[in-house]
Amino acid sequence: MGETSICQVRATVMLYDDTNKRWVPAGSENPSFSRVQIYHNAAANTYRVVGRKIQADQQVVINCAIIRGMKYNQATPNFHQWRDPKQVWGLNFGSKEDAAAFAAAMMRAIDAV
Ligand SMILES: CCOC(=O)[C@@H]1C[C@@H](CC)[C@@H]2C=C[C@H]3CCN(C(=O)[C@@H]4CC[C@H]5C=C[C@]6(CCCN6C(=O)[C@H](Cc6ccccc6Cl)NC(C)=O)C(=O)N54)[C@@H]3C(=O)N12
Repeated sequence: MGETSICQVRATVMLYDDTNKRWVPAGSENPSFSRVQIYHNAAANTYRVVGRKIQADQQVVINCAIIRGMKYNQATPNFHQWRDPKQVWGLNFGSKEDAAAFAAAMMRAIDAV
């Protein structure tokens, strides 16, 4: 039993550059959409966020565990963010509907781990 995807949205994955106090696109200089999914590993009861560039190379731009007690901040209707031990992630969603779907799945995952 591998991992199942519990949601799939389009978003630009961003990282906060604390030195320069600005958001930078994950994985490359120019912002571009990724397919962002939340995977559930039922056997281990773990969840993670995985994002791959939609353009040709399918580069993985985020692979981040969802940990107990994590705070998910819906800063605006289509920009949400959270901290992991090393950095701050931001998702700039393609639509408010995608943002709402991702937030619902994320909050279920946080409650379940
Ligand atoms: C419209 C013009 O938007 C912009 O030009 C840029 C580019 C836009 C697209 C990529 C993006 C979109 C939307 C806005 C929305 C606001 N915002 C910011 O960055 C705000 C403003 C001030 C700045 C300061 C800090 C910073 C950065 C790092 C984390 N953090 C916190 O506050 C955290 C949050 C948090 C809270 C709870 C739990 C987890 C976390 Cl993570 N708090 C703590 C306690 O950790 C933050 O989010 N900040 C975005 C923004 O400007 N931009």
